[in-house]
Amino acid sequence: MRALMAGARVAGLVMAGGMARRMGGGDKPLLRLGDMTCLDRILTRLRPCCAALAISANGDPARFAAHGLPVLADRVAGVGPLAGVLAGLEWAAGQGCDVLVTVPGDTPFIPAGLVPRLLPAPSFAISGGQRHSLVAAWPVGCRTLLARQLGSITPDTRREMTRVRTLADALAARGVDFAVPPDGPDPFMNINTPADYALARRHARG
Ligand SMILES: Nc1nc2c(ncn2[C@@H]2O[C@H](COP(=O)(O)OP(=O)(O)OP(=O)(O)O)[C@@H](O)[C@H]2O)c(=O)[nH]1
Repeated sequence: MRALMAGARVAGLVMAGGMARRMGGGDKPLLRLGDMTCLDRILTRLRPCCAALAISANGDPARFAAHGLPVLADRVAGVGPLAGVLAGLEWAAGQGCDVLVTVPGDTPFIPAGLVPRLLPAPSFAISGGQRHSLVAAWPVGCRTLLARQLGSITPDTRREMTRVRTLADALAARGVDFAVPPDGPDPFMNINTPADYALARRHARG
């Protein structure tokens, strides 16, 4: 697929459709870090670079009402985050966007320059030698390929077809390396457990 260059019309999607089992449930994006939620921190960094923003989440959308953004529910059940990416790509196409940038809602320290560095799409972020498959820029045109990937799942292929990496590899997505500041935190540190949350609160205090 042709790489989409800077100058593309970009939509941003914060991924909040998971179950947060390791945190004991609830909405990780609504966790507070100082005077802002994790979601607010992410939106503040995405907003200047995005023509449209939305949240990928299931259940009652009212819990995100204060943000005044579209809340996109999964329309394919049981396939994990790629269901959110597909809903996001379909929504972004309706917004006249060429690129969808996805960011997990539990990743509060994304860099301000994330979106331009991820262009041209398709691409994904790397830090400290680790790949962050959901910190990514997707050409909106790849929704047909993704729908086909999710529509062709069999019991034997489920594991492979539901991996975010499978889509990125099919698109020959480019890895973009981000530096980890010596005094931390990793820009893509995510909050999975109460211990991660405690650490993130310390980092947010500086
Ligand atoms: N739309 C959508 N997003 C999902 C789904 N599962 C996970 N995600 C999102 O994908 C990202 C990575 O999720 P995981 O770390 O696998 O799951 P989690 O819910 O964050 O946490 P655990 O349940 O503790 O694994 C997070 O931003 C989740 O909100 C899903 O089924 N649908």
